[in-house]
Amino acid sequence: GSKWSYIGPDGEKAWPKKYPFCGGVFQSPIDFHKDILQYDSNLLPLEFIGYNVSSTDQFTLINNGHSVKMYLLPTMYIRNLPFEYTASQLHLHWGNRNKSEGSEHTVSGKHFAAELHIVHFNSEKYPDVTAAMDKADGLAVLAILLEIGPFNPSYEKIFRHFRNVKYKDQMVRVPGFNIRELLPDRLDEYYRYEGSLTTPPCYPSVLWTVFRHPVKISHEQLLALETAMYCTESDDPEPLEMVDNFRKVQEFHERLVFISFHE
Ligand SMILES: NS(=O)(=O)c1c(F)c(F)c(S(=O)(=O)CCO)c(N[C@H]2CCCc3ccccc32)c1F
Ligand SMILES: [Zn+2]
Repeated sequence: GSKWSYIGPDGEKAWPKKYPFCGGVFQSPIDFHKDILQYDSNLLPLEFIGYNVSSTDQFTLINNGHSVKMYLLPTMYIRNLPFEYTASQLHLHWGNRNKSEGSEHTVSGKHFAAELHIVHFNSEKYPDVTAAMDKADGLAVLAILLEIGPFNPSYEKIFRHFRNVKYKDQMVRVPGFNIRELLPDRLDEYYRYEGSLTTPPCYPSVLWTVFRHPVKISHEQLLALETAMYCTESDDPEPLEMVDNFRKVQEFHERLVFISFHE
């Protein structure tokens, strides 16, 4: 078992003891601020193939004790990256009911309420995510910043299942839907940099694409995310709420973040 957490003696300051890459280079998340941003006209809008999954197919939603993650289908992949990347899973990071500032990436020092990550692996070079995840060109993660606004029926297709994955290792089937609905409208505007997994083992293996425009979910939906899940198993005498499951921003010196848009 992966014995790490976001709080207490196994919290992020202790990660490098068991997971040396967490104390290494190219760590994520980072803060996007103007003196490290550089416009790059070669950054094309991403193309999503097979993201419109039929409702007769099913995803699997699992509480893994660190986040709530949904396994995607191997028929889903992205083009217009250096390689073709096949979807593996999506998961979220969030804060708590008193402080809805749980995004991992920040913009000019500002946290967003939460953040959705869609993890893909380089299927041109590697057979699966396990083979890819410790390779420099192994993974591509899409990040969507979430903020409070109107009720979001697309996110509700996942959120309405939270009551069935309250505890660690619980899982539920989610009817297929168009995962493209979870992304912002403007796929052509994003931040791009080479970074790492934001959880142990923190491999520096991720090509990050963080969309510029946040997606809105309602206050009630955010509260459900912040209060539904536990890191512990259903029979644990000391239940631990799954909150604040975001890593602090990492030092980012002598590096640039490329942007596909003009400020
Ligand atoms: N923020 S992040 O860096 O995108 C990120 C997470 F934050 C996160 F919690 C997870 S996890 O839910 O798997 C729990 C921690 O392993 C992952 N998993 C990745 C990396 C680890 C192994 C693995 C195997 C198959 C598919 C995905 C992954 C993760 F990539
Ligand atoms: Zn993540």
